[in-house]
Amino acid sequence: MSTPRFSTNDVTVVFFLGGPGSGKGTQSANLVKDYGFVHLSAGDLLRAEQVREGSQYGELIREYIREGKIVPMEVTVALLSNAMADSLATSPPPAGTKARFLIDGFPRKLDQAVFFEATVCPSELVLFLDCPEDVMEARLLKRGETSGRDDDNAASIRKRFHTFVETSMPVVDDFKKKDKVVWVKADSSVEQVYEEVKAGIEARGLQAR
Ligand SMILES: Nc1ncnc2c1ncn2[C@@H]1O[C@H](COP(=O)(O)OP(=O)(O)OP(=O)(O)O)[C@@H](O)[C@H]1O
Ligand SMILES: O=c1ccn([C@@H]2O[C@H](COP(=O)(O)O)[C@@H](O)[C@H]2O)c(=O)[nH]1
Repeated sequence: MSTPRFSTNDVTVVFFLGGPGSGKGTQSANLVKDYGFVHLSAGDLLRAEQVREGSQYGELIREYIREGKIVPMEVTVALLSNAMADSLATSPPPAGTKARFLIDGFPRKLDQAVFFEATVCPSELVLFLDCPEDVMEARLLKRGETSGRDDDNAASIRKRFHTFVETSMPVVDDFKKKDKVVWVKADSSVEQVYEEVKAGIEARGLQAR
């Protein structure tokens, strides 16, 4: 049995899950401002690695993202773990407080969850945005007009929804059985969703800082 790289005595990890376009990135910005989270998006880290000069994974990541598939977990977990270490080294939390990491769009597969918690850090809770597919699809198509993302098009969106239902929802269900999920309906306005997010996490003991 390996020891996690970071101790829950020093670090609080909140996983942030929800379908593509459910609003995770949008809500993360609020949570960073009010709760002192460091926001780490697994998708953003993969996109940065995809274009990093000399990366051995660039082509693989491009292909997986376009197809809406889950990149092999060793790649993503290493990126997240190193980003956490960099953040702790360069911007440590205020004295006497634990660092808070909001890990957006991860874990998307059960094996990722198990591997991350065993080798990097166990999670404190899971924030889940529940949004109907038709709402998410409309948001993503609109975002695709300006995002420049390879996967904000109708064909990739369909594949991402499929992966979400088949592969990522079982992760949410598993954490739900462990009573670790804050479940928020996400088809209302950004402000209304945030009110529910705040109420949900504060009920679990995470206060603004
Ligand atoms: N509550 C909301 N009401 C209307 N539009 C929203 C809402 N939340 C987010 N959006 C918009 O929907 C789009 C998708 O939101 P966002 O990027 O936050 O989703 P996401 O869950 O991070 O998506 P992905 O997983 O694909 O990166 C963005 O253009 C955002 O401005
Ligand atoms: O843990 C992860 C997270 C993401 N991916 C891939 O990236 C894209 C885009 O993710 P966003 O969260 O929407 O930015 C996703 O569809 C996957 O292909 C991954 O493989 N593993």
